[in-house]
Amino acid sequence: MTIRKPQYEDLLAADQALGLGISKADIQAFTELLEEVSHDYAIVDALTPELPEVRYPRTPGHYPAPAENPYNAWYVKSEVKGRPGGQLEGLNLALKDNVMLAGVPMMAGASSLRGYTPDVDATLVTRLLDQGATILGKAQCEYFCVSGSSHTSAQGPVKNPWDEARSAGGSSSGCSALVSAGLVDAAIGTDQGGSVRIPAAYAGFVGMKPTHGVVPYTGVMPVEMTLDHAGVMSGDVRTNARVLEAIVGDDGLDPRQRRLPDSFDYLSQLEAGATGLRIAIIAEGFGWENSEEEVDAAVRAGAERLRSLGATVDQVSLPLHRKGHAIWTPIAIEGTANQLEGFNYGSNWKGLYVTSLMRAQQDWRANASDFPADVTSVLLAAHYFRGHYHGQYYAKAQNLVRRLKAAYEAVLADYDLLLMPTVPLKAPRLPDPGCGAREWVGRALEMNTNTAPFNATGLPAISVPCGMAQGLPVGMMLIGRDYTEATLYRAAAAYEAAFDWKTL
Ligand SMILES: NC(=O)c1ccccc1
Repeated sequence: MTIRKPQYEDLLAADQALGLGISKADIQAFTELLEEVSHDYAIVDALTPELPEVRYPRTPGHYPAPAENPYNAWYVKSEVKGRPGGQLEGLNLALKDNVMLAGVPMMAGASSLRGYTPDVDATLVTRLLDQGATILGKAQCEYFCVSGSSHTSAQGPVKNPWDEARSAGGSSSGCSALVSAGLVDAAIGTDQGGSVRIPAAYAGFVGMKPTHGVVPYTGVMPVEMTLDHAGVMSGDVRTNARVLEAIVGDDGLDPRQRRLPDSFDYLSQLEAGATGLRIAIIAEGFGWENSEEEVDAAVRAGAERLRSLGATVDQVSLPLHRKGHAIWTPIAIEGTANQLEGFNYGSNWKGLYVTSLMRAQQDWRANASDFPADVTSVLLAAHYFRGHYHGQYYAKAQNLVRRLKAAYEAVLADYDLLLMPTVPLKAPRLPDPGCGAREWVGRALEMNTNTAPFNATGLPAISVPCGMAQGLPVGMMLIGRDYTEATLYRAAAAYEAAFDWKTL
């Protein structure tokens, strides 16, 4: 870029727009005064960008033809091999298409980003490659990550391998189909309201949303900083724990990371069994208006099986859980709009700003007429509520998150884990493209009442397949105190080792 200095006419227009009431003589004075500011901008413009180094060779890859793209799961395929001899050697991974892999296209499901190629690797990508993983490509993502289903990508719907007429869940939708079908060993998803755990429940695999900040979000396209989490999706618990262990820890760039533990060990407790674990079934996680009886029953049966393995299992009432999704809503709505209107990254924090993404997105409004109805609905809501209440509901909700987190932590003072259905329903049918806004938005947002509170509070949560209902998988969610991922994995591994959930 080169800086174009503001001229007299530019400042006249700015004066009009801002209503500053500047005299003509002063406009001329400001035109001269701003020469110095422009000079500083020009210096910044000429400096080499300060971006992390990209290691490990890769090619742009290719867009797979339908015949080599089962479930419409991939956006682009490009094999990137990591360092030989690491902890993840031999594992084939997919990245959700909002995780930056330099030199390989990324569109986050959005037509406004078609043709963009990032110039950095996310920190987590570098860590995966440092540990010897092979990255096979970028997997479809719901449009701007706004939906929990799999019908909103501008690249078309992603199909559930259990029944191709059904949703694979989202917004990590391509990762869901790839992991569910065993086409990759694991995938990196992101979760702002349930987007790692919902797919895990709809498509029958393990989905871990770790504690907020424990995985650096650096180099991942943000939605809302306080809700953004990167997580791991995999067919089995051990693979999940291995991959998470490789990507956690401070990278010195992500303000989401605070007071992290000094070290992480997710593997040594994997075979410790369930004996002695104290588990609280949260009554309010069941019996939502859209809860399916067989889903609630399968999850209660799962809790009973954990009891049979030696865990203490009690039912506990936590009334504020019923309001958790409502507390999440203004943060998600206004946060998503802030991200679009605030040039992806906003301001007021130190860390990595990927300016190439900002440039690619600068004309997002030109694509607003092809936004899917769920994105439109978020923008309408944000415009209305921010316009009338000037961010005060976002702010009040952020303050209420502390009360919500304290309520979960009060139960977690007496129990190691909370337990509830991940989602109230089994994978629903994908809506017709022409279904209309009501059906489209309903399918996109109907399922995250249990998952979203743990984005707002940041508590770690895992979805584990616990059984089947009418031929479809059911997910059981376990939640722990901050940084107790090892305990979540321990309980999940005990369940997985003792029961073959596909036959239950
Ligand atoms: N991005 C998300 O996690 C999400 C999940 C469900 C509904 C909306 C958003």
